[in-house]
Amino acid sequence: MGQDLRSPRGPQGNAAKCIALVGPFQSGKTTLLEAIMARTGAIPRAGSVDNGTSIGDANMEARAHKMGVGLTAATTTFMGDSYTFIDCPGSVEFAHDMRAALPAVDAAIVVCEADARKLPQLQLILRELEDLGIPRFLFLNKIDRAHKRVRETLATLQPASRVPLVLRQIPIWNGDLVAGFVDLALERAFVYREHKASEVIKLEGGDLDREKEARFSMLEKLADHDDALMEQLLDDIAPPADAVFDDLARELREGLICPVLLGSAMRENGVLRLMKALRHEAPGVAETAKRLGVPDSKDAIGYVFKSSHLQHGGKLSYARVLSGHLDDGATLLSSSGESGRVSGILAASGGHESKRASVEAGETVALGKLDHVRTGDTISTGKTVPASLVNVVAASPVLAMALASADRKDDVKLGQALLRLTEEDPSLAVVNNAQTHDVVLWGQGEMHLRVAMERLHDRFGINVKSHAPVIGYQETIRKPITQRGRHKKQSGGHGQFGDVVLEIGPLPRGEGFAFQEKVVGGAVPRNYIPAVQEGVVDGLQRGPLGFPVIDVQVTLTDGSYHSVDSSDQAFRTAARIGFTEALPQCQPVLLEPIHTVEIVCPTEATAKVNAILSGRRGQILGFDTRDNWPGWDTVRAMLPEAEIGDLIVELRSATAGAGSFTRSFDHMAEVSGRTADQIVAAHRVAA
Ligand SMILES: Nc1nc2c(ncn2[C@@H]2O[C@H](COP(=O)(O)OP(=O)(O)OP(=O)(O)O)[C@@H](O)[C@H]2O)c(=O)[nH]1
Repeated sequence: MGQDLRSPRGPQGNAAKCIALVGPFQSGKTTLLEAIMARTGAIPRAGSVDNGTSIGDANMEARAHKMGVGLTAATTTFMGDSYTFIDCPGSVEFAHDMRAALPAVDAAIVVCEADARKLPQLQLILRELEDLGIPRFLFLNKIDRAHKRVRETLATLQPASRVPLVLRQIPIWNGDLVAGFVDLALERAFVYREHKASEVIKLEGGDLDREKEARFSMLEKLADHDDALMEQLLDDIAPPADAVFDDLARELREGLICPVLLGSAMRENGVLRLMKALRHEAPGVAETAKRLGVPDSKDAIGYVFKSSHLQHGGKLSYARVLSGHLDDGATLLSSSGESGRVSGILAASGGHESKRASVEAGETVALGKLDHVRTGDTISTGKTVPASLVNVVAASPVLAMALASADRKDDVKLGQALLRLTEEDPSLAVVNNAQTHDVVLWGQGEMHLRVAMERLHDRFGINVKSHAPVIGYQETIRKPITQRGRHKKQSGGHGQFGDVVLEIGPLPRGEGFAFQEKVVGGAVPRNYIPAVQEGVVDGLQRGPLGFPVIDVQVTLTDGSYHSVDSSDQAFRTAARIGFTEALPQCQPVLLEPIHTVEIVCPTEATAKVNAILSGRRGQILGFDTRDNWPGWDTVRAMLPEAEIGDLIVELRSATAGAGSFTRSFDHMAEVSGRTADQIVAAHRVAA
């Protein structure tokens, strides 16, 4: 670990910027991070995600799965100024990490491809940025294999953005390959050179004609928010270059446009232009602090966007400093009400962190030993701390897995490790099922849960067994009956005697359990009646079908006792025997939990979603356009819990990964026929 005590301010004193790399799954974010680091000299040459040598995939899980499964922050210097890039995973299953990080950044680069199938995911990400008010560039990646005209691609991508996508560059074609680009703001042509800065070439011929046309179309879009420019265009006056750059920067910052740049992360093409756009157009920390409502203050104020428990103990809190100056050893107060001393400030540099003695507003760092600080907290060196600057709400979990440690001696360790994992990633949730004694881990999808299991093993050294969570089946009865229950035992000395007559009948659905007594003449002495109720409750635990019994009413009407041998225990046993013997004669019936499920999906997938629900014994309640989401629908249905288990897997495959759902328990419903027989048989085998 190196010691770097220099301030990262550039010669012009610009504060460090923080930029998110976001975008649909596998669009090339990690490769772009690598290319940026290589082109700006932070690393000697770019590694590759394909052979697991990239910075962004520094952690083992990312390498193993060849996909981003967590955030990576890496810092570089460009033209004397410092930039930290946060590479966010593209998979929707790991979107919480991205959501927690976005509020901290000055701008986002949305890395995307000319692939219409990824449109819904692109729309989800742009939505997130639009709602947070984060300025965003689109980086149209993989231009090395573009086969479509960029303008056509843009028309395909435009519905994903609420604001106009403004093409800043056009490609220069050499046959079917993109050989370079023309920057429409600079009016300059460049030819790409692999792993080197692009070379300026003369803009002429057909490229010049295309440039004129494309530039005019860019200016027209900018003029929608600039009356002077509109007049110049109408009067055929060429606007001054500075004014065009000013408009690009202002309209980006005000969220009025989303500029589009081209490139190939793999070949490091278009990277320096992108850096220049960030340098000139992306806002700095002062504007970000204003967006977040950070009060004017001399104190260091920061936002924690990631917490990481280290393998051999200790914790790192990744934070963006939004104002002031922070020294190692400073005492920090957090918005969750805790205070602690920073022990170690590390510059975030993709797994090769270097120590810093102090940091300034703008920098993104990892802070050591802030044990009580959580992701999402605001931290401050002041005597008071502003309330949380942002409230990042975790998406409801959609897939569950029951866990147990392979070795029972690890039970406590498992509990602690799960607590840490859910603290790091609140889109995981742990529910202890009191009925089955299972620990159920809820998450955002198969890979999310698999990575959590791997972390339990690799980081916390716990081997875990998993199985599908138990469904909350219950049973009830349809027919009333009167039943006697007797318990009599004469085994020398004191005997046991209890005798009860129970009227057992069904209750309306959802009423649970009711017990009353109508004993006359002291047939069962009053002091034994609570024990009778306990005996019935014992019998409720497992009915003839193998499940807990509900919606039953029991009335104790008669019985008898023995002055010496009767006891609470004897009456409890008698009641349990009577109740248990009665149930099979009461037409027992299986009940399954039914949930209301609300699915959101792109409209073109709605018919498929309806078919999925019908195939899962769902009852569709209706569908409607999704409020405020043009091109999306909401489908509501009642669905048995047993059918929700892997719903997300089928839903994502039908919606290019964009569909999701929420659910809430609604009622228990009777199941009969073959479905019920299969459930009961499977339960018997498992038991
Ligand atoms: N042809 C071409 N392939 C690229 C380019 N950039 C990335 N790739 C490939 O696209 C695949 C995904 O690249 P990554 O950089 O891992 O993508 P990512 O967006 O970080 O992936 P996730 O974080 O898992 O969503 C890899 O096989 C890369 O080699 C590019 O500019 N051109």
